[in-house]
Amino acid sequence: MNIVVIGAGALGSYFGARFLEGGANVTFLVRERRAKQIEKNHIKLNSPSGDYTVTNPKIATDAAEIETADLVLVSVKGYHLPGTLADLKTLTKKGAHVLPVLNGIEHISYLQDQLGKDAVIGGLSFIIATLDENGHVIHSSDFHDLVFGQLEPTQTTICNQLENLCHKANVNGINSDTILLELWKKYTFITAFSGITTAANLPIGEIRDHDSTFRIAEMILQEMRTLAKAYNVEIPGDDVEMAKAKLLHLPEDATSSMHQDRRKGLPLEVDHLQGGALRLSKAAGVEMPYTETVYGLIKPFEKA
Ligand SMILES: NC(=O)C1=CN([C@@H]2O[C@H](COP(=O)(O)OP(=O)(O)OC[C@H]3O[C@@H](n4cnc5c(N)ncnc54)[C@H](OP(=O)(O)O)[C@@H]3O)[C@@H](O)[C@H]2O)C=CC1
Ligand SMILES: CC(C)(CO)C(=O)C(=O)O
Repeated sequence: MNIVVIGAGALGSYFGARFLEGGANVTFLVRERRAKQIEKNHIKLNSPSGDYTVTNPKIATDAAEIETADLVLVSVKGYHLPGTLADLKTLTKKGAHVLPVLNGIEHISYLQDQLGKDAVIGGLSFIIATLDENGHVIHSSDFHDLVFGQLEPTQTTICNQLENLCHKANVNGINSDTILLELWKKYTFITAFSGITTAANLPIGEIRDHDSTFRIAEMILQEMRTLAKAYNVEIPGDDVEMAKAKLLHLPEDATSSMHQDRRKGLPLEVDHLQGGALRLSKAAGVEMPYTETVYGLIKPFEKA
């Protein structure tokens, strides 16, 4: 399978390297700075699932250099997505499908509008990963799930091909037939988890120590469920309870990637995640007072 990874950061490098390990032909489509870093330091995974180094990965800095692609894994941050469009258009014109693994939901319809509905597969990931100062991946969770699934009936073959690749690669790949629901469930969880940890500037353990603080996360979960319903996606009550149970049982020092970015002074996906929920709520006439308050609290930290 010919795979292009656009956004060879933590997620893109991780899954790209795992696909290579599983036998795929992988090209990393990167910008100049990252190209130089990879040329010097290679792509290296430090992972509880097994370390892995790719010494001479295929790199491109322009999609025009890439002859064929079956699938493009899009793993940039939400605020960088518009900057990938020209490359994505070039690759989809050559027949590639696009699999975004960003957190959030608005990017799905954005990409469908820009690239056509048949091109965009639904995707998300559960993993905790970051890049160190050498650009090497530090994978710190014992999970590395890649959930994907067809949003259009024309995408069955490509999803089955990806499922087969995941069986060979060291990745927990899940070909879901309810990918839109899975996207909304992840969006619900991450809006609450990233919102409360970033706003309080605390890991989940200390948030749990204060009922009134934890309650804000619970209320965001409920608001997101109501929002999903307004967009015809019914998240079962049990799934919201499971999201709450996850927040209750995560290790004391666990925190969101947005909160980690706040600690490092990096830009945050506030507009993409909480901002996106508020835009959708306004359009649907749904009130989200807890989400709106948390959005206001984290907005000042959005820019690096
Ligand atoms: N990290 C995690 O544990 C998890 C992250 N996510 C989600 O996954 C998405 C990606 O996150 P993450 O991997 O952490 O992000 P990173 O910041 O680690 O990586 C993003 C990469 O995208 C690159 N990039 C940006 N614009 C372009 C472009 N036009 N062309 C090529 N490359 C580009 C950046 O490169 P450059 O160096 O050039 O700026 C950077 O290396 C986010 O939506 C995040 O919320 C979801 C689950 C877990
Ligand atoms: C919750 C987690 C770690 C799951 O992958 C995540 O998506 C994030 O923090 O951005």
